[in-house]
Amino acid sequence: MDFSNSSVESDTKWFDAWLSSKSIRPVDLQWIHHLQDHVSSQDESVLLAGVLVSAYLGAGHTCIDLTAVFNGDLAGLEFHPAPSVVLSALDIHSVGAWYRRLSDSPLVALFDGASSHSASSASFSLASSAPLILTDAGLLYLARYFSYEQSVLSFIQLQESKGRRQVDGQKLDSLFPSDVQSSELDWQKIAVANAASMDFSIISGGPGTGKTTTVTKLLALLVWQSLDEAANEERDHLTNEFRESDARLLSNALHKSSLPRIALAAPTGKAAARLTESISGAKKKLNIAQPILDAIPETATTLHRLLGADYGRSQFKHHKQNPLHIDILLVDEVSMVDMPMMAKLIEALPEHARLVLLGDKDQLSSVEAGNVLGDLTFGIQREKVTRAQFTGLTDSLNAAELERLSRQVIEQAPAIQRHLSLLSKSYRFNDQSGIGLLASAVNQCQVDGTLRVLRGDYDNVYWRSTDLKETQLDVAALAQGYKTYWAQVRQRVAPAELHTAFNQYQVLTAVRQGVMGVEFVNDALETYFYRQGYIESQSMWYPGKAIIMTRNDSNTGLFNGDIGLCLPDEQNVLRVWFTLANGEMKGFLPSRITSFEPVFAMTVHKSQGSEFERVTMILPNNASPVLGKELIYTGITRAKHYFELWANEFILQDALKKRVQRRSGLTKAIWR
Ligand SMILES: Nc1ncnc2c1ncn2[C@@H]1O[C@H](COP(=O)(O)OP(=O)(O)OP(=O)(O)O)[C@@H](O)[C@H]1O
Repeated sequence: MDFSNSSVESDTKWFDAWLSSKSIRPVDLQWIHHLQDHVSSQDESVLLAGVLVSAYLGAGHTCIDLTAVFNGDLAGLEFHPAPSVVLSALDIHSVGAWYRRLSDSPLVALFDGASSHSASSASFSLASSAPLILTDAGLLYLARYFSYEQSVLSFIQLQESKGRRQVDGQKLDSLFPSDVQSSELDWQKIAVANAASMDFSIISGGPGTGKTTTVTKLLALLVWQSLDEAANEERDHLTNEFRESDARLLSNALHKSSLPRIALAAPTGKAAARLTESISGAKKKLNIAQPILDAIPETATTLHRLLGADYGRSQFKHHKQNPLHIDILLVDEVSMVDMPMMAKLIEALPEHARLVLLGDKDQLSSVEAGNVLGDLTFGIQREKVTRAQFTGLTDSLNAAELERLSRQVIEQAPAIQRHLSLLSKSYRFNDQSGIGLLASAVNQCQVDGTLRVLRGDYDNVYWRSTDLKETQLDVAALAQGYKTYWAQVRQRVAPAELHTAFNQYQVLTAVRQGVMGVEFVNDALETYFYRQGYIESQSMWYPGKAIIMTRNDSNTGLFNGDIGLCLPDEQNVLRVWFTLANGEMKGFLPSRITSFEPVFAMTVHKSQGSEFERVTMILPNNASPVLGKELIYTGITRAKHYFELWANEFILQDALKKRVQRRSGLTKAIWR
């Protein structure tokens, strides 16, 4: 090969250069080499494509787009020499030529999207055993990931082809007692009306926009409708105004009827615990008959546990042949759900079941490959409804609401739009809240707006502008936020109380390495706490030690992301205490805890699904490919009452201009 036009020495293989610059991992090269040996294929352009697919998968993309790669649009990844330079040296001078070489390879199977789509089934299976799949749109996948994506797509297409279910407008009205004269639309009510009429719906919204409140009312409506149907067997008519006298009747119906079996789930233990807490909080605020409330579960579980993870096997207990025994599944924090998990979840869903997805579409994507929530909500119209959606809502909304809603109607939109609701009014942050304004400016990539809020006189936002040359971390300032926590440790409060104290404050970092990276910051904080006398012993485990699990562990039942705090139990034996997904507290002997790291500071990625009263977020003083507006937005929205940013202005500006977009074929297929 001749790299005379590239920056690499002519005797250097492109993959050596990519390996040494860490653009690819050894594993990216190994698997495709292995496959090539297997079929004795020597086409280097196929090798290159396979390496890229694997490397992009490692960075969260489910596929590569041949045209984009060929044209140098590398989605934030860097390769020297550029893939197009290598291809040129291989005598490939057009995307078409590369496509043909791939099509001819025994390692690649072709997929013709137009002839293969069908809305009759919610799952997809591959006909070929080739490890790579090339679509007619020029997207190249690892076969397994292609299969996951197609399963999700088939499910969506099936849902789009379904009709609407009846919604009881009077019951809806009593869940949302609104002022008919008001000129404002209640988008939470519209979201409930819409979701109740569909088997599949997504409700997206930023922090405090009432997602939990809304789905709790949705569940109440669905339960109430079911109970009513059952109660109708007992008497001809049940008034929609629910009275105490109806309770006896309904409780009879309860025994007779098949109440909807509802499951609540979230991707991590932490997010499940928060859902448990917020659903029970939202239920308490609902003024509705007890039998209805009783039928709404309060305990959420993790997706892994719901699907029946068996750590010895790669398959979950629940799948297409053994679906979940549920009628309604609510999944929170869906931005964290990756493509394989979504495909497996959909596969395990019984055909008749409803699926309601909740999340903030603007947050960081899942750690593993895919951006399912982002893809599904890609073209969502803020506070608009489609003509078809509007027509479907006419039974559930009153005349005044329909009149107001008719002003928001858009004529045409892809079918997926009918399944989406977007909540944008925050009930946590008002128009004057620095955190709310900052999150909104960052989310819209407004550099000036962001700086204006940061420089403004807001009592819940503070910016510590750092110098690019700064190499010292002000640990003492960072550690201030942990004073109350250490006071509680010293008082030996109950583990649940200590967890509450820990949730008061969290240091977030954008990166892992370097002075502003999570490893260094944790080390520095621990050393500082030791010197200050907060840490009383030199042993590895001490009262107050805070850790985060880095893997799911079948022995303890703990999940990646679970936070454990160390305290002696009543027998003075040191234990690590975790809040389980059902809200209970459990203490483990330290020897049982494996795969963990300290968590006085955590990365923004790990903080997804958690909220803290006060947050300090530290950005590195050098550019990093992980820095983008989604990361900064996610960090800000972890703070409920106070947010402090330690960042250099140029680094911040640069990050705000960057959108980390993950490649997949889902967006195009759904929003075509
Ligand atoms: N329509 C409303 N009117 C008044 N308060 C509301 C309304 N909707 C929600 N709230 C209140 O706003 C707060 C946040 O609501 P909720 O927890 O439902 O939002 P969320 O979007 O689920 O929040 P999070 O970002 O924490 O997941 C709660 O205290 C809730 O009672």
